[in-house]
Amino acid sequence: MTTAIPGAFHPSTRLYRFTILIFISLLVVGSYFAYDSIGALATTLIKELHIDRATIGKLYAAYSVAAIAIVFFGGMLYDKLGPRKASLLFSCLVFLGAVVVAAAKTKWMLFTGRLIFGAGSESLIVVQSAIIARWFKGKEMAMAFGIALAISRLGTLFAFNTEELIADHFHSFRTALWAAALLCLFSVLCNLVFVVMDRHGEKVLSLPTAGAGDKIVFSDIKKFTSSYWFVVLLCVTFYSAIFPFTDLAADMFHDKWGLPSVNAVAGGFLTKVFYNFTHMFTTAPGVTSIVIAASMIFAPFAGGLVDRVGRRASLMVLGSLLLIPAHLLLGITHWNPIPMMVVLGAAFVLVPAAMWPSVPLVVEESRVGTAFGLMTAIQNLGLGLFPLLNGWLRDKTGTYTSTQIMFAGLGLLGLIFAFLLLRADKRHGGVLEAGSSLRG
Ligand SMILES: C[C@H](NC(=O)[C@@H](N)CCCCN)C(=O)O
Repeated sequence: MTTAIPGAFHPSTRLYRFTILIFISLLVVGSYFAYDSIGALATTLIKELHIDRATIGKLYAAYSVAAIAIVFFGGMLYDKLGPRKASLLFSCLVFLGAVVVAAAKTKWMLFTGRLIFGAGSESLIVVQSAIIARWFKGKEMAMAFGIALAISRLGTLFAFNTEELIADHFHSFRTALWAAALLCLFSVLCNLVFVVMDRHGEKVLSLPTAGAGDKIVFSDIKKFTSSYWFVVLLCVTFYSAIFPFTDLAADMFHDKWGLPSVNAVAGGFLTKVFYNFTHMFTTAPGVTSIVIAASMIFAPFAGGLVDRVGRRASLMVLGSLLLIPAHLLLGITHWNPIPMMVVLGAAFVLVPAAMWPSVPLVVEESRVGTAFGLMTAIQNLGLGLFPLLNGWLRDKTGTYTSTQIMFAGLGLLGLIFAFLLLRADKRHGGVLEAGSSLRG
């Protein structure tokens, strides 16, 4: 009798798992790009559409309203439909939403597009997290989350460094919005590759099949521990101090530091893109993207570190702490903003790299989809409310000082929740603080 040796690209190999990871990361690149197109183009949209900052905030709020309505069911739908059907459904919705935004002739169509886009995009991110847990639980899970974060955020990085440029080069902000829709189509194609690989892996490895009888049970929520709830509270305060800030940060750097939206340079479109990327510290959207660039560089390393040493709750304490001085200094001084943006980028690595992989560790496996869905829905309460407050406060006061103090306050709240999480985790056996060597 001969024993078959698995080939180099067998679904049980690291190569297969990490190839799947690349495609599930690319799955959301389009939606990350389209999400921040609005913030990247804020200065142009305000001028061309004659809208105020509060309206920019409302476009982000529309995304979150739809997300809150559907994301919880997105997590549950994942449990019901399984990874392949759920990811296809949501990535098509993302594409549709981005097309409606790009084609919008009226303000209402713009809002409708953001609603459709939000319903698909946040559910897709929930599905992405659950797929990572499906393929990496008990293996290199935090590193996988870190790599996925880094690749997904490429979308944001490109949005901030190319959208104004596309609008400027083609003399139309609409072309920039169509570029976002095109990238969402690319993500649908990456989804198809994931579907083929996941179906094959499921057969060979006997992974649980789609929706293997999972029921939608609201009372399951009562079974989540206090550790889970502190992770959720930290998630909402932490992300409310990051995304709603970046939504209008390009406008703030333009407004307060006088940075231009693009670097004018002679040459073709690609020359302009290259020049602006390599001089990102000199444009308003480029400086905004420093938070993202710094986080992308360190995310996979931070994930690997979390896998080895654990200390998830402690890293969340540290990350939350960094937000406070960075936001305050941006608000009350005219100092060079770049160091503060790098510090925000460090926080934007530490907390997400420790936080998202903590969820499968504090809830039962059968409830992972629901747990991610619930957390994302609650997170979106903040992602909907704070862009509105940010825009409204700026319109009312004429400066970004008060909004920066508000973001520092959110950092402080997050710090308190991170300490409470550390304490709750000790009571629950220290699963979040343990590294791989301790958990075996
Ligand atoms: C993984 C995490 N994503 C989220 O928090 C999303 N719910 C919101 C993403 C908004 C689009 N960029 C992250 O990006 O850290």
